[in-house]
Amino acid sequence: MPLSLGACAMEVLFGRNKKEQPEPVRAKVTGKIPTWLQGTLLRNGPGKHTVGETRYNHWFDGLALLHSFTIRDGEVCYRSRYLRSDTYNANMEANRIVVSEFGTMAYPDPSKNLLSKAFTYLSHTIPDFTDNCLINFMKCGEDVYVTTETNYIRKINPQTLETLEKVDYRKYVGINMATAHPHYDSAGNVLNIGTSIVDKGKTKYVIFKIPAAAPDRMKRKSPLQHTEVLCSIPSRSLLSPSYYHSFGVTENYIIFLEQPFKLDILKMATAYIRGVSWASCLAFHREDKTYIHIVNQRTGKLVSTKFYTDPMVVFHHINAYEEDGCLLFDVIAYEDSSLYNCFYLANLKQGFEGNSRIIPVPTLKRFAVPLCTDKNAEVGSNLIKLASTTARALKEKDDQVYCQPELLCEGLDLPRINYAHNGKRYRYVFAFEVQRSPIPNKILKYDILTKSFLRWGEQHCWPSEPVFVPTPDAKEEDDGILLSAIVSSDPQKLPFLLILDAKTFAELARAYVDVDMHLDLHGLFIPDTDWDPRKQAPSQEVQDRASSQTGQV
Ligand SMILES: CC1=C(/C=C/C(C)=C/C=C/C(C)=C/C=O)C(C)(C)CCC1
Ligand SMILES: [Fe+2]
Repeated sequence: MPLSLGACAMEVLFGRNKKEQPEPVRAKVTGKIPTWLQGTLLRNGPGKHTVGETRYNHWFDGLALLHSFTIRDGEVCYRSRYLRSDTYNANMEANRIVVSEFGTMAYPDPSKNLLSKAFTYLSHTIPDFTDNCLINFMKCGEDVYVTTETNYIRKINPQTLETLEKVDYRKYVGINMATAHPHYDSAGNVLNIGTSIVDKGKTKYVIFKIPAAAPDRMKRKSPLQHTEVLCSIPSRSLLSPSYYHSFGVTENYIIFLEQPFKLDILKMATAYIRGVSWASCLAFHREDKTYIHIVNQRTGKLVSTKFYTDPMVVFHHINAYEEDGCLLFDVIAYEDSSLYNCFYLANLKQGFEGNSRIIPVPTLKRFAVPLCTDKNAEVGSNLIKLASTTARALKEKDDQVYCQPELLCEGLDLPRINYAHNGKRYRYVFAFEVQRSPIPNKILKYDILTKSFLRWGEQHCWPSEPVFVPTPDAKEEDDGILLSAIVSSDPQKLPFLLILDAKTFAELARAYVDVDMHLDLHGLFIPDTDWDPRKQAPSQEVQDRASSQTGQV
């Protein structure tokens, strides 16, 4: 049966396995790339959803395909490589999916009966999660890692995209999962948060810091060995910690939302035997609240006031900052967790065929939290006296404060900002426009001050999350350019790197590449000034060869 147009677009964009392009390909540039723009845009996302005869259920399950655009002297070179994770290698060797992902539970040995499967499983109280790091990147000193939401990250060579060592966070900090969205302070130290689910029933969220460089770097120690725990926040429920995808930071504080979208640990412990996915162990509890935890970065202490708001599901924090004794933070909020359902490949297919389960429309919400609460303030009074926002924080009894957000706008996700403004006052959000219809979507710039938008879009074009790169002499927040990888649902149209002026949204250049490019999730721009190519780590293969020659392990 011939595929309908919608089903064809779905296959091209989300379903079809993509071919990697490890040898650099020169792009055809139209327009003019600013000469100051020198560096590499790295992007990550799922590129392969079938292995042999087996197919993943969810788009977030796909095997990580890294791609990069190296921009030098007005020219662009493209390459892509599948992450050679242990997961990838095991799947390829078996020619089927043998490692479980978010939406797909896999069985390494299908010939085993249920009882022996149960035995195999029970011998591991906590399952060994996947190292298919398909979501984002993390810069840790000079090292670049790819990230997902389990306890594993993988080091990569950012120039060749080769896969280097597998790092288990558990060696350095007691967590079983961590976000794929770390933050960086002005010194380049990494801040992240993870969940510990095995510490004798003391389920907790752990905020940790990885220094930009190990003090004993000369001894070739990884900065990870100097990971410090900044604060541990006990989970409200020992058996169902919240799921979270990112968090917020200001200059002095960290914002963590304990939302009523929760992972059921007991369900997880029996998921393998029951033949269900990790995703089925996540549930949204609409009767619950969202708790707002504020941690002082200097002391590692939690602000004692109990802030909360209505139930919501936040994947991406945009930014946060302090203003006149208050902390303001902006998030992209959904009414429930249905976004994750939209990304089941079967649902994506339906969506493209026009029987769309309605795409949930996100809202940009600004919250304001008072950093010192007046104990004598009247119950019911608003503790926020800022002229800049209508967000309220209403005093309740027992040191509780109910936070009511200001609704800034609707219909955007995959937000990026000028990271020089992270944790500080800011005005612009660059994002992917989320429309109910018509698909495909646009890139936009939202001006929080004037509440106005600029948009870029073109027929059949699917942009990726726009990454902001400041001009070297930037004076204003939006002095810079935006980079987005554009994939077309029209197989006749080549994919390209789009370069926009971030101030005006004028198109500066495109770099077309005749390759099989995939839709991705997140990216990182590394300016050439940030690295010394001679210092890049050799590939795992080279390291293995060297250690087998010297007999070291
Ligand atoms: C494998 C695995 C997980 C993976 C989650 C993933 C891969 C989430 C991806 C989210 C994205 C891409 C969101 C975008 O907004 C969980 C649930 C942590 C539980 C433990 C096992
Ligand atoms: Fe994300």
